[in-house]
Amino acid sequence: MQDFLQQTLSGTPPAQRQGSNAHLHWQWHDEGILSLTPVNPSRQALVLSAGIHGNETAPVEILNLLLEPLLSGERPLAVRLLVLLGNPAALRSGKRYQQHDINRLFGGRWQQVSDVPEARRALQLERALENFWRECRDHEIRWHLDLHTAIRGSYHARFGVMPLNTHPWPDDFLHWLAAANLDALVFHRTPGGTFTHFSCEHYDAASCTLELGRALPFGENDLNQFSGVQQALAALLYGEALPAVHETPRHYRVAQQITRHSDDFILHMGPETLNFTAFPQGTLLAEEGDTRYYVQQAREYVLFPNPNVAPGLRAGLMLVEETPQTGALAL
Ligand SMILES: O=C(O)CCC(=O)N[C@@H](CCC(=O)O)C(=O)O
Ligand SMILES: [Zn+2]
Repeated sequence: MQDFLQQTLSGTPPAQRQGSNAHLHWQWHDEGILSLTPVNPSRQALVLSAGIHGNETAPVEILNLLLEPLLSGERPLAVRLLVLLGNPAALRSGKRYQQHDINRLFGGRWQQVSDVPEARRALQLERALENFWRECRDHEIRWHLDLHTAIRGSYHARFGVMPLNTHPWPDDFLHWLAAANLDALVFHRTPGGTFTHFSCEHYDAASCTLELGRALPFGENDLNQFSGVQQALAALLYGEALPAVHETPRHYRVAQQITRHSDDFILHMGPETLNFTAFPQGTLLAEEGDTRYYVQQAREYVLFPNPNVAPGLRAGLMLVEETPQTGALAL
């Protein structure tokens, strides 16, 4: 198999479901689920996923570009790797999802929605992760990077969203995120149904949702703005030196979540509001019946405002900025 993305989009499995070259053995497990095992032993296991949302194409293109020289045998593989294209049906239709946002369904939450395609896919992806992490139990370093793009423009074009983690984040992981030239890191404070939360909670993997620019159709992305991420991923995959850290990402933590419950929901932000726009204390952000969401801290920044989410889902996050802990992030 030469082109994992085209193979996945074609909706058919490759003629040969596994193969080898001088550096690795690859195996197609199912649609959009591919493992690559290096010939030389490795300390690190990595899950690299993209296309969890079908309209977020830049990361899918990046991932496929990085995979090509591995599959052709041109570059060595330095990590035990599982590559996932999260929602192939949604990628084919260019939509965020078909019937349900799959990134709210992990950790068994798929059982709470009726029998929709995303519920079946979430179960399939959970099983793929379970098998992979079981086989990689002995790997010292276990990471999951889930690549997305934001729907809106942002004051920070490249940022990472970290799931709740009951353990301190490993220094080498934070260092990699800084070397990937991310502008900011956002830290969740509560559990969620995201893919990265699932890996972190159930398999103790250091995980992060990377947000790379704005959602555009295939072929319309300017990948130059993500060269830092591409270089840092290449370093990880091919065992090369990481790019130097030029700037420490800013740190934010989630202060409150705005949730839409019904058709009465009103978000007091227009489509032009960028991610990380700051609002002063007391600003009315959203309302629904008797419920009102106000800025509670001196200054809060909005992330992912979206009045059109399905009832019960997150319509926005409000963040406060924090001073990054020193140590790992020292330049
Ligand atoms: O721009 C938006 O509104 C959403 C972009 C996106 O898909 N973000 C992820 C973040 C996941 C996380 O909180 O870790 C999502 O909403 O699933
Ligand atoms: Zn996404």
